Amino acid sequence: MMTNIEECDRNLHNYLEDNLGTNVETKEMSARYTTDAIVKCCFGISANSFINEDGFRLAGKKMLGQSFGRSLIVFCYYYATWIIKLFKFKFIESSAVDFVRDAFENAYFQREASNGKVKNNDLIDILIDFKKQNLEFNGFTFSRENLVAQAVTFFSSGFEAAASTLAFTLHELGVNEDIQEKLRNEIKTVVVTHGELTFNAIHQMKYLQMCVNETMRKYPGTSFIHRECIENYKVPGHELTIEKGTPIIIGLYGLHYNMKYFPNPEKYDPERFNANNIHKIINCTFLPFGDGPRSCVGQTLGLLIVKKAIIHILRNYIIEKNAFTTEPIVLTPFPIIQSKGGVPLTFRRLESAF
Ligand code: HEM
Repeated sequence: MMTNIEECDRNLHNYLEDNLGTNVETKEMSARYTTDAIVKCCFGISANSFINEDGFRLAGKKMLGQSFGRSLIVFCYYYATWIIKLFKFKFIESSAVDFVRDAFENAYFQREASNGKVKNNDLIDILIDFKKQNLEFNGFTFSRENLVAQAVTFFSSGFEAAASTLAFTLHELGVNEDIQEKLRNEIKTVVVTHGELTFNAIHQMKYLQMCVNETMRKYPGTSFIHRECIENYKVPGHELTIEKGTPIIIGLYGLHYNMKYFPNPEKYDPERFNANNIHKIINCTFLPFGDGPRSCVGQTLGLLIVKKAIIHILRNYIIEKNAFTTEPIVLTPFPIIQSKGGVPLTFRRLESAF
């Protein structure tokens, strides 16, 4: 995985070198980086989104458009499915699905035809291995449609949440110089100690994890998660019984900004997650990846991608706010949490890059 992401670091580096000292729309930059990283790590394909704005980047944009019409469709999917059935609305635009389907199928069948000679340690390798072993998971079969559905789900669920975590972290580092400097120092110490940037070295960067956690608290990748009640449940201490079959919406934004759980919630404070404080966080009040059997399957990969980009940037560049940066950021919470004016920042070369 580390090698797969290294190619994406190079693309990011070239992009920043071309845009030094200018106003960089950091959310778009982050989305291109996470698109490249997920497509490489899952399908073994180089998407090159910094150069090729069509392809996977365009498919991603189409999948997660923020128009009024799109918000209405997402709303209906959760709260008024009868409208979806009546008008036959599609959750994801067909042309975007078709693009990902073709790219995935090409990569999958080429890999399968190589009879194990080509390996990329990615989702395709895993699916081919499972298919060979004739494994079955709760009735899941390895039909063409099922495989494509997995590919589309991984791509669409992954790149946007990772991109917003990355962009909002860069914003907070840009507006909090002290936190940026502290994090850069930690990265330097660990890199010097380990000699190279390995998975283990990244794991040693505790302050980095604290910063990313605080970003995911303040800007959760999704505003809510949803479940369905599977048996009648009497809420302890209340008269209320939630009946079997009731749809449940759990608002992450509401939990993460509840002063009872996170005092002074508007403040970006990574110390909430330091070794002394992290154990004080009440179970299920911090849910950046959801919880239980339906929680995020891409958690480890998502964190690795986000951390790898932050490390690369802090080793080479200084992040600065500019005339377009707004603090605090104004958020649009539905259907996904986004910054209204994007995430404008400026990057300058670090004199003593390391
Ligand atoms: C920092 C990055 C990420 C964040 C914050 C994030 C967050 C989430 C959240 C909140 C959910 C809903 C969980 C629930 O309902 O309990 C979810 C689901 C999911 N995520 Fe992620 N995610 C990230 C990265 C990724 C990546 C990189 C991938 C794949 C490459 C991915 C794949 C998925 C999939 C497939 C689901 C659906 C799971 C299911 O419905 O069973 N995620 N993610």
